[in-house]
Amino acid sequence: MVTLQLSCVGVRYGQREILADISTPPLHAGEVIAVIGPNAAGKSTLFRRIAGLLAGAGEIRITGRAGCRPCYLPQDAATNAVLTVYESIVLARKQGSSWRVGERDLAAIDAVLHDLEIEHLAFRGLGELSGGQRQLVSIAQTLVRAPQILLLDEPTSALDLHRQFEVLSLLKRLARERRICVLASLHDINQALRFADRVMVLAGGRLKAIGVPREVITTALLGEVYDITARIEGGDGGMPYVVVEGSSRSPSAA
Ligand SMILES: Nc1ncnc2c1ncn2[C@@H]1O[C@H](COP(=O)(O)OP(=O)(O)OP(=O)(O)O)[C@@H](O)[C@H]1O
Repeated sequence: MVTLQLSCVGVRYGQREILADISTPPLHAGEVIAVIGPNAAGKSTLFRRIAGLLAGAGEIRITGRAGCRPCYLPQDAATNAVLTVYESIVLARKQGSSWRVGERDLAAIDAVLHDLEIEHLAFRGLGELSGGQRQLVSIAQTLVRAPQILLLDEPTSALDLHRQFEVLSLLKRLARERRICVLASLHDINQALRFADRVMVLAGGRLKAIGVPREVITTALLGEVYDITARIEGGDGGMPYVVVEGSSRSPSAA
């Protein structure tokens, strides 16, 4: 079983320290880990560091499967407007392997189109898709590669409410069934409460907390990290959710 563990991970851009001292317990296959934190906290930088696109201090230890490399979906995935959706998913599937497309590849492509409910887009050009449709195709391109460790940078930012729910439910199911370790950065704290097994909170390039969402996401943490006053409802046996009451600096301003 694959595990990912970070020890004292840091990143600098020139003289500027962006991330420092990020250490985690082992993050396991089958888990969904939400990475939350304010704008510019360092979430994308952390993903790029884990994906091997940035160098820096510390160690990123992946154990359990030889040659396992994280599969990374950037926040603004570029699209090649010349390709159709189907072609782009074939290319993603074959990335780094032989050019021959076999039965298993075709079955995997069909399954991902079905899972994400985008079969009807298969022969549309990438350039003629809406922002949300493009995001679904980007997720398809990532999932079709059968990753063991999946790094998704704001995978639901362009999706409508229905699709957000569907995609996060799908990711949770696939994490369990295919033993994938999924890290997803999210700005919606309620999504983190609902879907994540664990949550990592980044602020100012430091790890503020990591643990079970309903233990980590507290009124005090939301005040400290986001400068908001908020209460958490529905905890007793139900699904907890955050209600924002105002800014900590001006509590009356809703
Ligand atoms: N290529 C770069 N060169 C210099 N600084 C950078 C570079 N990329 C990011 N940064 C800086 O690193 C910091 C963290 O950025 P990052 O994109 O990791 O934050 P984030 O938590 O993902 O933010 P957001 O929620 O707004 O997407 C920011 O201050 C940003 O300006």
